[in-house]
Amino acid sequence: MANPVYTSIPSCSSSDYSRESSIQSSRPLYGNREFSRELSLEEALPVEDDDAVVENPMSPIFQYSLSLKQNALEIERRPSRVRTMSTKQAAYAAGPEVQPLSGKSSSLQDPRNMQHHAGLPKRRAFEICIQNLTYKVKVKVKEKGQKVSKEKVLLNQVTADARHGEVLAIFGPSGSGKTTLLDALAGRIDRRSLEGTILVNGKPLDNKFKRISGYVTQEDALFPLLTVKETLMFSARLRLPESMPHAEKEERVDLVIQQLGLRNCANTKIGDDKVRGISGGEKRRVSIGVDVVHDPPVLLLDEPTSGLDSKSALQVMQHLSMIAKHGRTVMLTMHQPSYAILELIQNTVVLVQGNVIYHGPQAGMVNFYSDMGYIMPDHMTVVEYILESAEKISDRPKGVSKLVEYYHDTRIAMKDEQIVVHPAIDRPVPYATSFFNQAVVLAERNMVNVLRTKQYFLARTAMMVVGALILGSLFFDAKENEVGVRQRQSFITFALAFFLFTSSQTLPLILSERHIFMRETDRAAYHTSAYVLSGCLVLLPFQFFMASVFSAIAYSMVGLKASFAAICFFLLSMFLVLAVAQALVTLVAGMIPDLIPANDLLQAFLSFSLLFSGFFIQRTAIPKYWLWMHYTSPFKYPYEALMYNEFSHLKSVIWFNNEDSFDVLSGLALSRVRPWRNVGIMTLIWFTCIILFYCALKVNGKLIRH
Ligand SMILES: Nc1ncnc2c1ncn2[C@@H]1O[C@H](COP(=O)(O)OP(=O)(O)OP(=O)(O)O)[C@@H](O)[C@H]1O
Repeated sequence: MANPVYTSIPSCSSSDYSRESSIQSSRPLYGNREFSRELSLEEALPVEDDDAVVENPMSPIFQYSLSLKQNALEIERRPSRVRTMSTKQAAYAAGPEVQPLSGKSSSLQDPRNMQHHAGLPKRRAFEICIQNLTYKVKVKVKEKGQKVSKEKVLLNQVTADARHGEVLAIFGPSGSGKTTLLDALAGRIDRRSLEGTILVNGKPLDNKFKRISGYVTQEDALFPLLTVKETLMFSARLRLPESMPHAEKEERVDLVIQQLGLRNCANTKIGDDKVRGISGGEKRRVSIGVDVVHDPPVLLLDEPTSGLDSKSALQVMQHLSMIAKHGRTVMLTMHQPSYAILELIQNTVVLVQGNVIYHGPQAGMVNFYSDMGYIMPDHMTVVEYILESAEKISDRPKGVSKLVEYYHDTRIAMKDEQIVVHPAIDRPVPYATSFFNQAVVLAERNMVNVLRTKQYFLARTAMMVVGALILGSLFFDAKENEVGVRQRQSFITFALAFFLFTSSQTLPLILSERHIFMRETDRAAYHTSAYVLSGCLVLLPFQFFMASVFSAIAYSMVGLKASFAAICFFLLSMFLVLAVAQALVTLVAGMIPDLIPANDLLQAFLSFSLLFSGFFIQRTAIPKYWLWMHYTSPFKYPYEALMYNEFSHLKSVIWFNNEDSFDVLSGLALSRVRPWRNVGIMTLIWFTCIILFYCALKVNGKLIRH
């Protein structure tokens, strides 16, 4: 009696999916098709006097409840469901081994033909069991003109499980908690904020899960200047074992490119609003590629097909289905799947306002509703129908709670058997590759990005040349007299300000990388320290180059001290100033993720640091309570060192029209400066900024909700 529209959907061949037959047996209880044509699902759910309706075997609610109970009984029968988790934990902890992904399409048809893909290790299969998962947040709401704190339940007693070899799709209207559920599984919600249990092969979810799972989020976070192939290749080099030969990694990347339909744009840059690149749909597929290239045994995807046309969406789903067929566990969220896509989904969860209103085989969904007597319109898939109905129901007072109540009634049998779970013990996350390999790959990626970032390389070099020419011509050939001393002092101070202030232009670039860093470290692609180290080291040659360009032009034009040692010292100091400036910008970006406040803070700090450098007001004249600003100013140390470098040989400059002589360093209270100590302090400031940046990323750079 199934709706003809759905007869084409094959019931799952697995014996687990015997739900269809079990549901058939309930039909004699309710066979009034005429009634069903008149009522939609949401119409059938009464708002008042529901208990009476439930007792009536002819009532749709009774049928709904009955179907859920049958579903629950079937869930109990399924070998890997909640009950068996408790008794077979040891067996699950071991987990069956499944085949590595093979590139040969023939192998997709018959698992026995699956070929071993050389470098990829055999994978353990993973099963995820979610039990009574509840997540609440505190929100501020306005009540009678006053702000009060209230609890909002984002997930309410969610119980579901995902098994290897299947695609589990989470459906639900917008805001129903799909992303929240995936975030909870991905370890992005602080475990202390979650009630209930998440078991992975019978063991509580812990840090290790980050390593074995890929999480494709709704937002694409990719480097715009890398090509599709480069993006996937860097991901492969970070996440596949180091022992795997480079050629095999390349082969694997080519396979992913082919399977995700990215061949035509493999060598096109990703792009962004400024750089023309691949389309939005292609970006979505690259994001998926980044997280599937290392073949994780568990794959979580938040709306992987959003923004894709129907052909691309089907292609992506076929790829995910193939991944699942090879024994991986695939969980995804989705809106409005087509008929063809529905056929690729085996298991489903339907969420409404954080509550599960259906969990079971996709094939059973059709019967679940048709057994209740509803005929779904021809133009709709069962999911569209359920979601549309659910949205209408949720608008009614107590609408959702009635659905949920009935659903929970069906789970009584399961509630009897509670699993005793010990708290997860978080151990250090295991990484696929060594720290050294991570640092090298990240440095290489940074290098490619810097070389392709015109504003960093070309524009910065041009700025150095123009800046040096302007300063050089303004203070050209400074003499060794009072005016010359003032010129040299002004040149040194302005050159420092120029170096420090212009470095803030890299702030948006660093901030734009932040999301990529968080996504990658969230899935344990590399150590934070490898990222910090590679980021700082890779820029040093560029900074040295910039300092050299500036010094080569300006030093000779102004006519600073003509000695090899003095020139080298000047160059070294200017290079260190650029390095410190960059480290400061990076630190601010690590502490404050928003561009405007980060930039404001940086500019304010630099302005006041310049004020306290000793140029505008000498140390001896600074009030004691402001001395700390003088000592923490990144301008102070290079300013003093460069002044000493320049004037140490000019013990007495002729002052006031040959009438007096003047010891410049004593006059400026700089005679006790030790230039090499200042160089040491600048290096220490650079190092401290890097360490603080690392700490800021450790504290702020985690995708954790509380
Ligand atoms: N920190 C928070 N504080 C308050 N409400 C929140 C918070 N985080 C999420 N929510 C709310 O929780 C609900 C579920 O959000 P979630 O992103 O999981 O929905 P979704 O089903 O994935 O939606 P969509 O399909 O639109 O992506 C939404 O109503 C959202 O506004």
